[in-house]
Amino acid sequence: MHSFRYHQGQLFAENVPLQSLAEKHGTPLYVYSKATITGHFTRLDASLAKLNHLICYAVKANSNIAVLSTIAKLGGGFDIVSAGELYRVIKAGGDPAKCTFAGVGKTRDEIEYALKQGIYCFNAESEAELHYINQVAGELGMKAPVAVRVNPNVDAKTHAKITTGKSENKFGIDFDQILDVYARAAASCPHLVIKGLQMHIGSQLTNVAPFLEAVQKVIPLVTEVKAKYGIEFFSIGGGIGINYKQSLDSGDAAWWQENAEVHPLTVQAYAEAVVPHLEPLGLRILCEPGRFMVGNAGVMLTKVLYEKRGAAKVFKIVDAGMNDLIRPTLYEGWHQIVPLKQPADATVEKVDVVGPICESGDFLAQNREIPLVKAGEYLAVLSAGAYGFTMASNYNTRPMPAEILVDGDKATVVRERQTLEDVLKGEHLA
Ligand SMILES: Cc1ncc(COP(=O)(O)O)c(C=O)c1O
Ligand SMILES: N[C@@H](CCCC[NH3+])C(=O)O
Repeated sequence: MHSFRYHQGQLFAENVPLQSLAEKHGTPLYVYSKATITGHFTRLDASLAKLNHLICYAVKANSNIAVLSTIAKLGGGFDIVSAGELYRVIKAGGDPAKCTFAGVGKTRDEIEYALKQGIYCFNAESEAELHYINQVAGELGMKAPVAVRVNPNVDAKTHAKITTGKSENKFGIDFDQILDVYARAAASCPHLVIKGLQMHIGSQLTNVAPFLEAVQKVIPLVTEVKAKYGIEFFSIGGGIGINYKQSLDSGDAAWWQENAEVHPLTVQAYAEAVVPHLEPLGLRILCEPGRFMVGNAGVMLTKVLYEKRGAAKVFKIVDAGMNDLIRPTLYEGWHQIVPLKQPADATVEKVDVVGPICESGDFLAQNREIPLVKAGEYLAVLSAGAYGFTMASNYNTRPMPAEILVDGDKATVVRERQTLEDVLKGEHLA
């Protein structure tokens, strides 16, 4: 479900024309649709209905507190990777008791903070980390709930930089070592409560096969760990991919069902494949979707500043750079780019859409056919709701863009654009 569509020649987010937001708030600008986020959560929740389950939204995908609050109100939990993300969840009204804490390098401060806030579970990624969590909990006179992340050595068949479940990746503990790690933790870590087992094989998976392979491979392990240590949950991680090629709403919900090829991995197909294997476990099943929840729920708006017709290429120079959206240059991420005003003329031209940053890698699209747009006109970079703003930076001392949440007719600024004062805050002369 997407809530971005053309209506009477203009691109809308729900009932709000994006051109009006760009003119009023300036660009670059992130705009999110609350209805899309709600729709995605509800669909995933419904497709997992047969399981005792908890959706722990991966905060890293989009950590705006209005987005987190939307998910918290739907009953969602959160997968966090830092004290900062936990802090955001709490500010958003989320429940720490529904938070899992992932990541290979948790620090003492982070462990202490999460323990004191009463999170649901630490997902430990090494034996050394398990021992450290045990030590910190002991020093605080507390017990730490833990799960161990297994690295199942399954190829997620996604981009190398977002593959996490192969032995050569830094994540989790090798499949063959897991049982010994649980045994040693149970024997020598009195301040730990062994609560679960976790895995996550990668991001932007567009085929169900690797999910199924990983679940089938890990289930015997889960069964054994449950029998020995009485765990209560198994987290199957996140990774459900989205369709970057078809980011606009067709205007007809049934169309999405019928045109499965434009979204090869539907949440229904995902659930149909994995739920029958998970149900007999009799455990609470957690899943940690990030991109699925918010990816298609956001766009980044940008203005064309200049056009340059060079010997080799036509460049459309826009006011958003790789500091605002790094996915194209970091992962060869492909985002559909469309004008906010639908041109009457169907002519397209092959261009590079580039930003103002002093790097050759600063592009939003290369060799892309887009409609003719002139300086002063606006473009929308679609499916930018996940890993868009959260990966933005102040590189080239550029202020971070504003974020807006649209809900029906209402558009609310949920994060102000940074001023130059904001960017320099905390910096002093020697
Ligand atoms: C442990 C863990 N869980 C969940 C996610 C969310 O992934 P995605 O946004 O692909 O659903 C990630 C990121 O890949 C992750 O590392
Ligand atoms: N940042 C990545 C996804 C990484 C997932 C985090 N484990 C992206 O934009 O596709």
